[in-house]
Amino acid sequence: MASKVRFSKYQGAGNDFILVDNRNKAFDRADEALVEKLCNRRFGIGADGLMLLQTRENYDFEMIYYNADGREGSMCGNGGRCIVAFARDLGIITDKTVFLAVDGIHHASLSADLVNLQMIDVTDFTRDGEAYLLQTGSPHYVEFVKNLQDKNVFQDGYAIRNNATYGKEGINVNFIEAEGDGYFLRTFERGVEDETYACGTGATAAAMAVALQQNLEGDINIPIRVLGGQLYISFHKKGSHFSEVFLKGPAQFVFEGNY
Ligand SMILES: N[C@H](CCC[C@H](N)C(=O)O)C(=O)O
Repeated sequence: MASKVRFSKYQGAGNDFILVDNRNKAFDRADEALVEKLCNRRFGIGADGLMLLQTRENYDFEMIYYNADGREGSMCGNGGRCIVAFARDLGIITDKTVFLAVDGIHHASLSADLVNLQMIDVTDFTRDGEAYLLQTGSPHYVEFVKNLQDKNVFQDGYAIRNNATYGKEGINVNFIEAEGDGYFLRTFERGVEDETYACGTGATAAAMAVALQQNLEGDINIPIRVLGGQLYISFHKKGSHFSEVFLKGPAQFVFEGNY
C-alpha cells in the first residue's frame, strides 16, 4: 500500500463500519482486496463493512458501500445511518441531508446520535414457503420463528443463504419473533457470511413482513430489537406497496486512526 488510509470507525446498533473520507479520491474504489483486509477482524481494523464518502453533484455526498468480503453492491441501512453521522462530524451537513447510494436517493435527519434514514419504496414481495422475500435495497429472506433467543442463526442462516435457490447471488436471512410491544430479530448477512448484531435493510424487510402477515394497512410503526440495540421502522402500507419508509436508530463514532 502506497499511502496510509485515514479512517473512522462507527457502529449502528452494533453493525460496525469503517468510514473513509474519499472526497480526494485517494482510495482506489476498485481495490476489493484492500477493503477485505481492512475489514478483517484478525489482520485488519475489523468491521462488517466499509464505506467511502465521495462528492457527488446535486447531493451532499455519495455513499459507496462494501461488505466485509470486499464486494460492492447493494444497500446497507445501518451503514447509511452511520455515514450520515460521519458527514455531520466532518462538517458536510448539520441536521438533515440528501445523499446518493447504490439504490438511489436517500433523505435523512439526525438529532444527537439518532439517525432517521429514509429507505427506498418497496412495491412487491414473494414467498418461499412460509418466508417472505423482500428487496429493501438488499435482498432479504424473513421467517417467523419461535424461541429465537436459542436458535442457531449461523447454522440455519448459512444453510438458507447457500441453498440451491439463493446460493449464487446469496441472500440475507432474517428470523423474527414477537416480543412485548415489538419484535426481536436476528440476521445472517451475506458478504459478512455470519450473524451480525444488526441489519438495517433486514429490519426494514422484517417490519414489512410483519405488516404483510398481519394484514396491517396505513401508517405503521414497528419497534425491532436486535442483538446490538433498538431500531424503529415506519412506513405507509397500501396492499403490497410500502412508501415513506424510515429506519431510525443510533449511529455512533467509536474511534479513528490510520492503517
Ligand atoms: N448490514 C446492512 C446490510 C448489508 C447488505 C449486505 N449484507 C448484502 O446484502 O450484501 C444493513 O444494515 O442493511
